[in-house]
Amino acid sequence: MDSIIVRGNGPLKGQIPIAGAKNACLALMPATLLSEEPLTLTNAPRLSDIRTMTQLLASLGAEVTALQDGKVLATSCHGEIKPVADYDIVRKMRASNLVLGPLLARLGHAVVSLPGGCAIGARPMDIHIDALAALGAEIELKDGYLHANARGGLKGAVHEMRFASVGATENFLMAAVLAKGTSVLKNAAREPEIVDLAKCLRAMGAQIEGEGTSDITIQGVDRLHGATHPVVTDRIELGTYMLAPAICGGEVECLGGRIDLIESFCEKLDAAGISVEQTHTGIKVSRKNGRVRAVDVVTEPFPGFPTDLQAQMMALLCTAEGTSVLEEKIFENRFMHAPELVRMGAKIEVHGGHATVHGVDKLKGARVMATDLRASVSLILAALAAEGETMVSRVYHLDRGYERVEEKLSAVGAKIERVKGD
Ligand SMILES: CC(=O)N[C@H]1[C@@H](OP(=O)(O)OP(=O)(O)OC[C@H]2O[C@@H](n3ccc(=O)[nH]c3=O)[C@H](O)[C@@H]2O)O[C@H](CO)[C@@H](O)[C@@H]1O
Ligand SMILES: C=C(OP(=O)(O)O)C(=O)O
Repeated sequence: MDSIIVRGNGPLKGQIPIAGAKNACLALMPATLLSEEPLTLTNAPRLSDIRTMTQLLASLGAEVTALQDGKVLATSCHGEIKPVADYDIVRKMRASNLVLGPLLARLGHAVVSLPGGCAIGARPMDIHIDALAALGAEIELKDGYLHANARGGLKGAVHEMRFASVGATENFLMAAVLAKGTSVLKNAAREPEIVDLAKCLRAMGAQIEGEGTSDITIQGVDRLHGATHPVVTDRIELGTYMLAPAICGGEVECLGGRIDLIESFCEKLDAAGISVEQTHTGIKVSRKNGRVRAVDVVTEPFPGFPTDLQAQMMALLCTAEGTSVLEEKIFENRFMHAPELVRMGAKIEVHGGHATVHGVDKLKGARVMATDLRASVSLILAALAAEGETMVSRVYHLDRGYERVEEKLSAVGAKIERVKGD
């Protein structure tokens, strides 16, 4: 297993290009199951999760070819489609559940392994099941697999979700585009990745209105055609790299960054005393001398502060002046980075969904272990300004969501290297 070694150093300077969004691409790729014609995705990120989705789609009979060094994904699904998403692939990545809606829409049936929980929480599928059942699917659990059937075809319906689940909104959208009649999803998720999926489906001939709001209306059509779609910028990778100069000092421009993708996050950086400026080419972040100020953070569905940036924000607040409270409202177990940060000298107390961070002057390098994707990168961020050397092990989590992290950070002056393991 690879590890990453970081030697804390001074201010960072330069530019970091931001990739296309993992979480958008993982929803866009299964959309290929909805049409016999090719779907081409440009600005794709080069990540292990994308390779896992490629494997899953191939196991279902779709073809995914990575072009231009992986930045373009040419997908097509014109042959026989297999309806079974196997446990061995689904267990690797929860987003595998995003084939359920498209398989049901195209074939009228699907058998998809239940993904199970993961390190950050239980993550059940009840909201997905209720949403697809509203469109007429009968879904039962047998031998760890969800067996979904809509033999007479899916029918448009009005459905309100009990919580604005991102994945359930994506599955509902991809099922409803080929259902008979009109569907309305109420309390839909509003994340930029949902907007991106709706844009792509519309380019494929779907009729969708209201994405980005809580009510999405879909008029079902008989078939979808091919399209080319650019994947939206990764707002989580963006926020992560914006925190690097915020933690170390200096000035970094995140190329392709847009403030409208992460406004609530930018407001917190501003409150902490970090300068954030939209430029023609991206977002410029700078921090002058002196400590950042403590701020309180509550994670919420978009447009609230993203849970996927909570761990990284905690890394910043470890050395803030004063005490910050972070409340995690999306996942029940998403503070595993806290004890690792404590190994680096941070003062953090976790009580249920709250973490209280008492800012210290400086963190110190240590051996730490990555427990999940965002936890991994929070440890790297903390290490950038810590005294001495930090070794982050189990970085396979990191490779799920960050491409070439060592190269991107080295390019702005960080001392970071990957050590290859078995
Ligand atoms: C691949 C992808 O896009 N992943 C993102 C997506 O995950 P994902 O789509 O899994 O997140 P959801 O919005 O569905 O989940 C949010 C909360 O709802 C709960 N829930 C969800 C579905 C369900 O049927 N029942 C249920 O109880 C979950 O356990 C969790 O506590 O949105 C999350 C919330 O912004 C992000 O952290 C993930 O990075
Ligand atoms: C939690 C995340 O991803 P996933 O939903 O794929 O586990 C994430 O991207 O931070």
